[in-house]
Amino acid sequence: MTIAGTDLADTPAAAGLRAAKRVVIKVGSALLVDEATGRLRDTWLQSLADDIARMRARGQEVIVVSSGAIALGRRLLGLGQGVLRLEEKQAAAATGQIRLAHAYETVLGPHGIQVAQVLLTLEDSEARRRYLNARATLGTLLKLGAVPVINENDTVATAEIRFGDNDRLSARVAEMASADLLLLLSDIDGLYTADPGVDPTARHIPRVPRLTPRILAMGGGSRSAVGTGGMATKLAAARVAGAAGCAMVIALGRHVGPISAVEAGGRATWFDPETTPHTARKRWIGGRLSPRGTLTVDEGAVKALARGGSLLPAGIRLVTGRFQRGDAVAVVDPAGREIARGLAAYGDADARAIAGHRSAEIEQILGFRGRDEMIHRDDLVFHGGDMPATTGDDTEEAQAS
Ligand SMILES: Nc1ncnc2c1ncn2[C@@H]1O[C@H](COP(=O)(O)OP(=O)(O)O)[C@@H](O)[C@H]1O
Ligand SMILES: N[C@@H](CCC(=O)OP(=O)(O)O)C(=O)O
Repeated sequence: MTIAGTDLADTPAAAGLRAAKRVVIKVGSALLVDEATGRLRDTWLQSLADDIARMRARGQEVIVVSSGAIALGRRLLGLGQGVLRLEEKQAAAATGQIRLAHAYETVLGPHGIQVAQVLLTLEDSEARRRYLNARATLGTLLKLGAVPVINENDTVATAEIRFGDNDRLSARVAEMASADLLLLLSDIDGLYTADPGVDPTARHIPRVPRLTPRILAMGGGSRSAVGTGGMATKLAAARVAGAAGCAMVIALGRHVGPISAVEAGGRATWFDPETTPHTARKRWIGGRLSPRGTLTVDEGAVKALARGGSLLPAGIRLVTGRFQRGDAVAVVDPAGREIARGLAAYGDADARAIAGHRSAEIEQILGFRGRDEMIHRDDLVFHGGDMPATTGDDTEEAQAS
């Protein structure tokens, strides 16, 4: 099969999907829930689980961001087809979410895959400390072989629940998890020059190397009854994902075996990332966050950091400032020069207590089992004295609770 003479299996989306190490898959309500009956589309969900199991078997890590709680819950609560008030949506979400999580467990369990439910709000992805906790939990779940199934925590949402929010949430999750691919399974096979339902001359766009204003202007709303985010929220997601070094694909999710269909070359739109997840994260740590404290380290630690290692408590001589776990701190060499920045794994009081001690002593000193490192190498930017300028854009600081 070919599209315009190209081998379908060599489409950017097919190749990107096969090559990705950590993939976030966003599933819209319209795919999971039958619009007419309000029931789960079981056969389709089963086929998605088979696809996920295949990805896992070839070594890929998978996170699912799934909508569908409100669409399922409204039928269970007998709320009918009309427009719901916010409290009714929240009640529907609370009811439908159990069904949704259970459905994923039912289809992934037989593949030997544990499902973990994670409910997040968009604020969780923006306030830095909660962001770091969520990031650590997701990392641990993936390491333990589970598939996190994430939805927005609709019952605590203070703003109106907007369909399409999960497009944005999935991009935040991709950023949080340093994923290299975000796959949006949609009711359409990608981005068109205009909404094809409105403009029959609209043309499909297979690849978006850069999000230009012209591309961003193409995103219209949605005409579906259950999923109403439309293309605008997907392009907003592409922007967040791209800046985090994550490529994005919009593909038709209706096929039975929706991921196999993309890999077989099914039509989709591929969005190139702006950078790599690693570089994006280092840039974020090094340039955006103002340090709340300093850790003065010995020569041995300076050498370890220069080699790309983590900062262990044993190499810390002095701790200054007031900071909590997850705050940015500056690392200073014995001559007083800032050589690195990173996110502290302990608050300042604990840091003072364990400074100069071996990691094996941490549990005895603090009374709990924490991380071995004061700053893990993934959370550290070494700049050897060449301090990067802060941009002054410090929104996370302001929002951190
Ligand atoms: N430029 C565009 N290209 C493609 N689809 C568009 C465009 N502008 C608006 N749309 C609409 O966006 C819809 C996809 O979003 P949505 O209905 O929220 O689906 P889902 O949440 O299932 O992904 C399409 O069906 C189409 O009606
Ligand atoms: N959190 C809501 C869905 C929000 C949402 O973005 O829905 P959709 O546009 O179908 O992806 C729910 O589970 O019903």
